[in-house]
Amino acid sequence: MTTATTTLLSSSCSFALLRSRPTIIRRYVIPTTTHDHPLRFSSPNRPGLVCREPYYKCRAAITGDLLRDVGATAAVLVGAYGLVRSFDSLTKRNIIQQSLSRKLVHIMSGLLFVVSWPIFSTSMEARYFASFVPLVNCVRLIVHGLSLVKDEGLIKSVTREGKPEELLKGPLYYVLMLMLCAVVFWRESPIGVVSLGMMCAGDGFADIIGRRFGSMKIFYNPKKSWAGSISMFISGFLISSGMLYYYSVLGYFELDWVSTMGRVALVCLVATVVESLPTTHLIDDNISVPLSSMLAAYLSFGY
Ligand SMILES: Nc1ccn([C@@H]2O[C@H](COP(=O)(O)OP(=O)(O)OP(=O)(O)O)[C@@H](O)[C@H]2O)c(=O)n1
Ligand SMILES: C/C(=C\CO)CCC[C@H](C)CCC[C@H](C)CCCC(C)C
Repeated sequence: MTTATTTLLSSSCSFALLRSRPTIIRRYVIPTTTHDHPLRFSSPNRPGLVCREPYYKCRAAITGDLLRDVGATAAVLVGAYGLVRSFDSLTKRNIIQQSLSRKLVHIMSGLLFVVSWPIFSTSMEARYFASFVPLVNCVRLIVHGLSLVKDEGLIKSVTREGKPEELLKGPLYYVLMLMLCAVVFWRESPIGVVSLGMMCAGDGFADIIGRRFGSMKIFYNPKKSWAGSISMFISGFLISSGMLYYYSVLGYFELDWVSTMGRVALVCLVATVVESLPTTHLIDDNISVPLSSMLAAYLSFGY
């Protein structure tokens, strides 16, 4: 192969494969194992980038990423469907109440969604593949919420009173927030992970514990209790910290744990106070909790 041909191949294939050491971008690390190389640039036609590999290897890497993302999307879609179906079956068999089923779906679906992100590739498009799962669920909620199609199982496991139009409120806002965090923050910032930790675990446990042990109400909101809000703070803190630990073990974040604990506690406090306010009739908790968490996390983490 002539030097000219090699140069042509090199410039036409436009990304750098860094195999030997991890790429540190600001404060997070992209893992660089053989299967998880940092293909940040997934199009060979993207200008300005250097490829030090033969063209066919770059193509193979792109195809590998694409297959991995398609496979991951299919697996998460099946997981989401299976989760809702499982809770429907538990509710039908009177093993758990509808209200508990709804809150367990609320806690588990978002958290499992965040836990699944590392199975997607490191390509630029991976976040959009992941977001396809809440998008499909968003369409499903709209179709069933407008009663265009009937699915008693879905309604039973995710609504409070069993009315289809309820799907167009809390559950719809919930999947939109999952989509927003995946697209905007993905695995690159703790903001999305912590905000979803607060919306899923924090808000979910506030309801479960508050309904059972919430006899002592908060003085400015008779619908919310100290037990509910304290549970929200503790569960949100533990789950968000656990998620950050999971992502740091996998090499996505490099965190100083002493300051991180303080920052997570601050976000949890803000989200807990926002959730306790008597504003549920104005703005749904599935909007106010994640948005306030995003703002607090942005101000405390700064990225
Ligand atoms: N800080 C909190 C939050 C919730 N709860 C309990 O959980 C119930 C449901 O709370 P919440 O989810 O905020 O109410 P809604 O928005 O009306 O219901 P949902 O989110 O389930 O649609 C409340 O009635 C209350 O008994 C509580 O005691 N303390
Ligand atoms: C009851 C809910 C909110 C009310 O506060 C949650 C509704 C959940 C959706 C119907 C299902 C969402 C599925 C997720 C997008 C993906 C979960 C994937 C995972 C692997 C199980």
